[in-house]
Amino acid sequence: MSPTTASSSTNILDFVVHKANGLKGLVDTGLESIPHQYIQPQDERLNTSQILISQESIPIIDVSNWDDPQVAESISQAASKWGFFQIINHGIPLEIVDNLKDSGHGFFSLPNEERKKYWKGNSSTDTVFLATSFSPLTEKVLEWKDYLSFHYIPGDEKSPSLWPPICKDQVLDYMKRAELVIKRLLELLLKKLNVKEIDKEREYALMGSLRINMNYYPHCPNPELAAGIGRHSDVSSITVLLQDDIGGLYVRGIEENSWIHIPPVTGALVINIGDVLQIMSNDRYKSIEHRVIVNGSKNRVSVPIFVNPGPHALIGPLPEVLGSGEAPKYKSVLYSDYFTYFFSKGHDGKNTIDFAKI
Ligand SMILES: O=C(O)CCC(=O)C(=O)O
Ligand SMILES: [Fe+2]
Repeated sequence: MSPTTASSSTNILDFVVHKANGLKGLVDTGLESIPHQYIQPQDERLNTSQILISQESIPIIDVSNWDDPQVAESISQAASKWGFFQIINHGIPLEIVDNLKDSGHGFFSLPNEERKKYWKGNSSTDTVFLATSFSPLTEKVLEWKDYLSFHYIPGDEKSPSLWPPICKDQVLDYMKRAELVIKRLLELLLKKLNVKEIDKEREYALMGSLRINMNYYPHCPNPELAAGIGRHSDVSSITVLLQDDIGGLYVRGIEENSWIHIPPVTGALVINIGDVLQIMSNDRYKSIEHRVIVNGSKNRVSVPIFVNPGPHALIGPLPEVLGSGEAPKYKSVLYSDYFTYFFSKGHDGKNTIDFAKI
């Protein structure tokens, strides 16, 4: 398709979504300006000159000794104050992390026809699909992002044989290591909530379903008008994010209307608390809004692991937290209902967590 036909307004959705070229395919046609479907309303743009950028920064925590009580203390403090922190010396070798990022760039550099095989609906397995934006057929403004999403099932060797060969081993190598980090983090966070042990039922409610996405934010001709991801909180228990060295992730700060940049730190993982842990902790831990801006000249890759409850888990404030007679702020909800609600409403500024509020 020629650049002019791809850019004509009625054809954008058709070219990007129905023809499965993705935003990457659109950008590759040589866009000179952003199509109107991607232009955010003024009040949803992060204008760095209007918005106060906080001087305070999100903690970077060295976890080389997970058993050090100071590590648990720093993590639970950061989870309560910011909802976000970075960890370094987490034990996942830099080579595995770098290979994963490279394989993300590799996948999105494949010819359109190769990538299309994995488009949602075309993919030969439910455990991997390629998609764009958040909910492209229903949302008012599209997000400047494609993503390749994997459902990682520990021990399942069959599904990955149908994953894109260019990144399959890299995802598996990373996930095997990341699982240990996830368990450590959850153990520490839960211990500080007086939960002594994570038994099978709790494990299912905290990490019964693991999803790893490769987000791809192509360079954008008018980055100030677009959003890579609009402001949202994650519906996970925790999210473990690997980002490259480009930057663009902003987190809501404590002062009104302040947004704090999460600077890329080589080898670090960005951890954030999702809605599920905010609910379980009865608001001790915070699931904080965040957003992604895009770059005028560089293609950014980020790789979040959404550590989600299993679909049948009932999510509510933990008895250990309410032990001292504290009133619950949330009712118990079925995780699959929570998740469905999140996707039905889109990134529209409403908080998903209100769905469970008493
Ligand atoms: O790309 C990033 O830095 C953040 C991604 C994110 O917030 C998400 O995928 O939910
Ligand atoms: Fe997020």
